[in-house]
Amino acid sequence: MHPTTAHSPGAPAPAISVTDLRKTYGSHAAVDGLDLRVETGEIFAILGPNGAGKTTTVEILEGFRSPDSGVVRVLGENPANAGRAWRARIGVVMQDSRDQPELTVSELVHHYATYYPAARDPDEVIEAVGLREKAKVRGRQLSGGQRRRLDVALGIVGNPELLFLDEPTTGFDPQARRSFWELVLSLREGGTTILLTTHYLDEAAHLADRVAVVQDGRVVALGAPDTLGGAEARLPVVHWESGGQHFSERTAQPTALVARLAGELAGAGGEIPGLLVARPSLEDIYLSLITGTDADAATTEETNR
Ligand SMILES: Nc1ncnc2c1ncn2[C@@H]1O[C@H](COP(=O)(O)OP(=O)(O)OP(=O)(O)O)[C@@H](O)[C@H]1O
Repeated sequence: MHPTTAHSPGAPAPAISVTDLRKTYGSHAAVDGLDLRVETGEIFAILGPNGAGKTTTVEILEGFRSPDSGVVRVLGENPANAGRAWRARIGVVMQDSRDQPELTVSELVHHYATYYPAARDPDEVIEAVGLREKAKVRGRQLSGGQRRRLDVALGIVGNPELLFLDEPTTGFDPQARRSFWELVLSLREGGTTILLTTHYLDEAAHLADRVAVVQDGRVVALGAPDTLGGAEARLPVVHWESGGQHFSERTAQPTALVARLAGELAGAGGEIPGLLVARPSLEDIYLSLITGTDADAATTEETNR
């Protein structure tokens, strides 16, 4: 057992463990003391604003970039010097891949399958990503969303134990996104560990067992999507209007507050002006974490839409 993968004897080793990872470009610390642990079999999402260091981190985990310092273990090995056998156990869907545009979908997926010792049936993979009708179409003739599905097919055809999905559904229409989510969940059912980066908070809420919010190259929040930010951040917020002004209050007893407001403010029709009771979404909580503002502010916007 490797000394840096600290886990109790008998417990499954984590798929990924990262300790004090650092990567600097010039004088800019893109990754600045990042710690991460992804358990085998989970879907783990990394969220964070543009430039937070997500792609740099993921590329280090994939072995495509070398860190300045820190300890990284992916499927028990250091990606910086892991060999072909290790690479065959991981699948990668990068942002913006556009390789071999002259090959058809079917040719590309079949070709990629030959690289892997335990590849999935390429035709089943094409079906699973919803490209059966495009199997004979060349890569360069696909739409942006279809190309992205092809990228996903190429990432999973090797039947990886660990799959990296870097903003996988960018450019997908809502229906394609939903069917992609089903595909990702079925991969987890089959035992695949998935590390996902996304800017879609609903995607993280739907798919991820756990979420890390990365900012300025560090993890600033970590937890299940429905616990992120802590209990206080998840309390509902009651909004109302009085005398032409907007008011809001976060409370654990929204019913009692609404009853009090009804007594004080309700007009002849019994309605409280501008009443809205909103529970912060993952997006509200995420925004409050990375901007340092209260989730109230985020929900207030909703009332003004
Ligand atoms: N090759 C590079 N040379 C110099 N600076 C880089 C390089 N790659 C990334 N950076 C810088 O490092 C920081 C982190 O970039 P990174 O791509 O990891 O962010 P990200 O969180 O993935 O952002 P996004 O959400 O926009 O994809 C950014 O400030 C970026 O400009």
